[in-house]
Amino acid sequence: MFTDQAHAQTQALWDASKRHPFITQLQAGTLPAATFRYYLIQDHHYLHEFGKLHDLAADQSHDPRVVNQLRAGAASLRDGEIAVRQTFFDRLNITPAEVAAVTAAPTCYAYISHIYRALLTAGPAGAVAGLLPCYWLYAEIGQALAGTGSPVPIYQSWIDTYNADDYTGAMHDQLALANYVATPANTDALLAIFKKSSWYELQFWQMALDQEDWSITDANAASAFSRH
Ligand SMILES: Cc1ncc(C[n+]2csc(CCO)c2C)c(N)n1
Repeated sequence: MFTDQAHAQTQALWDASKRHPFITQLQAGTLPAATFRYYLIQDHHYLHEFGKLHDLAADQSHDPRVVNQLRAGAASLRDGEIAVRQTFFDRLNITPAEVAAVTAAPTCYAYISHIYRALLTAGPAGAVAGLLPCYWLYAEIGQALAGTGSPVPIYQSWIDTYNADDYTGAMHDQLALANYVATPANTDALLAIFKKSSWYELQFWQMALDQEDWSITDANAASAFSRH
């Protein structure tokens, strides 16, 4: 099955996500509030594009099963994930003006762009493969963290989001859809797309720890010089 192959090939990347300092600090309660705030605002941009990508992929498919599931995914994302985030924003006093003033950071931008490219080059099946690690990895992380939880209430709420039954239900639907759209002809391309999304999931945590932005620092200016 496609999902068995995908899981086997991304084990090391997923393990690195599960052990990433962002996750271990979130669980221990030592993650700085500013880091979590930054993550939520970047994730807001990500989720907005994530929902749009479901609709764009549905627009390109002629298969009713694919169309219906992607449209349902876009709708439940609007009602679920994005709505949940609003309560987080309220609790942390993140205002719409603040969100609007921040653009997607390089890693967030690259991750989103990767999924757009997957849709362009491999069609709706490519988008499904590119979107899948997002559903699946977060379910695994939610499950792993649920055992001990976090002493910080808002971090515990974040964990609860991904360990909820309705959430794991959506994840299983997405796994089934990926296996449905995978064929012998497109499997290699879909695996490559899935792996890159898994890589970007790992980088997304690091982006938050670094509070990455588009400014030119001495470090990236120097490395740009040494390359050219
Ligand atoms: C970078 C990033 N990756 C994955 C998720 C998790 N996620 C986003 S949409 C969705 C499906 C519907 O809830 C899930 C699980 C996230 N929030 N941010």
